[in-house]
Amino acid sequence: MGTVSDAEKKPAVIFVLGGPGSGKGTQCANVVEHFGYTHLSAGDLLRAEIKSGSENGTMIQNMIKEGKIVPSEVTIKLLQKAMQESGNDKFLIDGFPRNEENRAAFEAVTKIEPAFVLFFDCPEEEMERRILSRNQGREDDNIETIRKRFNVFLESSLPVVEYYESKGKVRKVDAAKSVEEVFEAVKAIFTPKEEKVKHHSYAISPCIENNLTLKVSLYASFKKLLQTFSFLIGSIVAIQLPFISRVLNAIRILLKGYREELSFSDTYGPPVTETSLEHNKKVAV
Ligand SMILES: Nc1ncnc2c1ncn2[C@@H]1O[C@H](COP(=O)(O)OP(=O)(O)OP(=O)(O)O)[C@@H](O)[C@H]1O
Ligand SMILES: O=c1ccn([C@@H]2O[C@H](COP(=O)(O)O)[C@@H](O)[C@H]2O)c(=O)[nH]1
Repeated sequence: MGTVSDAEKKPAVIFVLGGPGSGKGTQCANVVEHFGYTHLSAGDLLRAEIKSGSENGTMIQNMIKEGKIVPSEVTIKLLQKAMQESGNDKFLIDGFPRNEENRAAFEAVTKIEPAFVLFFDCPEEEMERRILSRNQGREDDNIETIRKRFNVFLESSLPVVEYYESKGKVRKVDAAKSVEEVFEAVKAIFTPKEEKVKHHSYAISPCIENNLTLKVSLYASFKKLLQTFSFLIGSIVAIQLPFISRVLNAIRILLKGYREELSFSDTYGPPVTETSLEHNKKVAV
């Protein structure tokens, strides 16, 4: 079996989908910061194309004003160019594919299937509230275009989510919560399973981790050694207790005898031996 060279390796792609104003761009920025992906917003690339004065500029501008979907080949070319220029090999493609035709064309042209689809699920009233207070000067952030965009999302974009759902590739997040809460849910999706078990979701650099592991295992070995040693001493003392008490008792008796002997000689002269008794008898006679 042949190996795949670096040049042939396909980049990892994650499609980020959700209604207008669901928070896709906000969360993509967080993922970039924490997980090293390159964020490609299809909408941003199209707006940059308008600004660049390209021949497609006017067509794109009109489509965006109406909340309509720009032809696949235009968007896919912009995405491919941005991927090549990035130098990265993992991408968050935000706001694309917007319909079945976008999806099929992207897969056919690039031969890339997404690793998964990150889907931001948010109620319409919340999305509307967020877009109306966004204040970024976007031509399509007005109530008339917002309604059109919502309809396009329901009719054309949701079927794409359903398609990937049928392939088990959708990771749905409740996007109605705060930015921080939504990111917690996003983080859990991007953190590999084994890391969640190992670190309970906080990241330690491998160097610090090795150092810590070494210290922890040294401490554990030392503790074990200490426990074994005190267990041994305890066992010896327990087993030898009768013997030790007999030795102590003997020492006590010896000392007692010696003390009595000392006090006897102090009061009555030299210790009484058989010879001295005999001597005394002789003296008395
Ligand atoms: N969880 C959140 N809670 C409250 N406000 C949010 C939340 N996430 C994003 N916002 C705000 O809502 C607005 C829309 O967010 P954002 O631009 O990230 O959405 P989007 O899905 O990328 O929108 P679009 O598809 O229209 O480009 C922004 O002003 C953003 O600051
Ligand atoms: O793949 C795409 C992405 C976007 N559009 C058009 O741009 C606007 C704005 O998109 P945002 O994702 O909200 O920035 C969208 O309403 C479409 O008109 C597109 O055609 N194809």
